Amino acid sequence: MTSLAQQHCEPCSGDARPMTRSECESELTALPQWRIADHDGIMKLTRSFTFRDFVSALEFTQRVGELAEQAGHHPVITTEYGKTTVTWWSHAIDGLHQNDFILAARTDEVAE
Ligand SMILES: C[C@H](O)[C@H](O)[C@H]1CNC2=NC(N)=NC(=O)C2=N1
Repeated sequence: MTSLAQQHCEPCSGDARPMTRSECESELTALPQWRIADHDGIMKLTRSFTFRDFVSALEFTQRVGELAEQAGHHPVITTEYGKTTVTWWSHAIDGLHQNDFILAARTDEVAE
C-alpha cells in the first residue's frame, strides 16, 4: 500500500476549506494518472481505467463501490464497455479535500 492510500480519512464537515489548485497540484505528484477537472467551478479528481470488456469494468466498479462504502466517501463512477471512470470530490465542501486524494490512491490499488 502506498502511504497516501494508508492515510486515514477524516470526517469532512462543511466547515472544511476546499484545497486550492496549487495544493491539489502538489498532491497530484503522487497520483500521476489522475487529473483535476473543473465542473462548473468545482474541482474534481478523475481517472479512467481501461478493461478488456464490460464485465471487467463492472467488477472494478463494484470494488470501488465497496471501498467507498468502507470509507463513507462516495465517487461518481461511470461504467462503459471496457472503461470505468472514477471521479472524486467532497460534496460537503464543493471541492477537493485530502480524503479525495486518499481515496484516489486506494482506487489505484484496487485496479492493480
Ligand atoms: C452523512 C454522510 O457521511 C455524508 O453525506 C457523506 C457521504 N459521502 C460523501 N461523499 C463525498 N464524496 N462527499 C461528501 O461530502 C460525502 N458526504
